[in-house]
Amino acid sequence: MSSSTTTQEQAQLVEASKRQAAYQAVKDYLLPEYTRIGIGSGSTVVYVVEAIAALGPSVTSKMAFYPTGSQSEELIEAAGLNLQYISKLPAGEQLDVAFDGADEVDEDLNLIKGGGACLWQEKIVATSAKRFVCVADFRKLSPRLGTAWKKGIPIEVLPMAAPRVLDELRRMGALEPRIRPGVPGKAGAIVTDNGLWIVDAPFLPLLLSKDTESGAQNEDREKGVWTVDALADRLIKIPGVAEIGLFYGSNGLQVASGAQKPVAAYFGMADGSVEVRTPSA
Ligand SMILES: O=C(CO)[C@H](O)[C@H](O)COP(=O)(O)O
Repeated sequence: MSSSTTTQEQAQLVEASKRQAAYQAVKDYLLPEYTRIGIGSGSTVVYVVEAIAALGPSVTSKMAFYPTGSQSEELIEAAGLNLQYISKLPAGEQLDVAFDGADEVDEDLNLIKGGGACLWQEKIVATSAKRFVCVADFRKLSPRLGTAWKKGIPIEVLPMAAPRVLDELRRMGALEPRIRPGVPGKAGAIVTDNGLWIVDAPFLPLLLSKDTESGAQNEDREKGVWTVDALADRLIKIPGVAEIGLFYGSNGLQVASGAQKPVAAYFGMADGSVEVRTPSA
């Protein structure tokens, strides 16, 4: 078998696993009585929208779909679903459910997101939902954030503050943080849907909070060794940082908490099965 065939087969396997996970997540979490649905960004969400559209207008015509950026806005419209905006969601009300992908998911369901530069709106939509459901393929599952996704934690920053943010990230032990370049053929930084830039900040694999709870003393921030929660709490306070691509914190039904972690993460596996992870008690 040639290496190009192998690469093509691997790509097909990944796409099939995303699709499997998306259809299962929609089957389990899109109840017909729901009326407000959040739609995330990325290549996996394409299959989420496909699965929703396949339910037909008898189910979907009573629903409104809230995008996390220009890509998902286009997806919703192209599928003939009703587009609505989170800015129009009345104060005190919530989405019934939101579906989104992830770049990496650890065993506590902390996420790295923002590989597609949509993290700020993604976090607003996820935390506006009673139930946030993550959909991914088998490559995204890892014991600790930073193990599989080596590109770093995406951080959305005000352009004029980017050099200061990079300085601070280096002080915190980030390994060669950098401003994400634009698409090939376009000079300069990538510009988000919010007119901001993305800094990618690689850190050593992050510790789970239970590591320190159980007495492990291996957190060493100057060397870039952090727990997820401590790093996230520190990153969001850097002046010029608008939002970070760590989704972390408490688990469970999100009704009042605005939690960032999913109530369930669906992984399409290489053998064709779907693995569902839910928060441990
Ligand atoms: O956070 C995101 C975009 O900002 C995406 O959810 C993440 O990058 C996963 O994308 P894909 O489904 O293409 O692997």
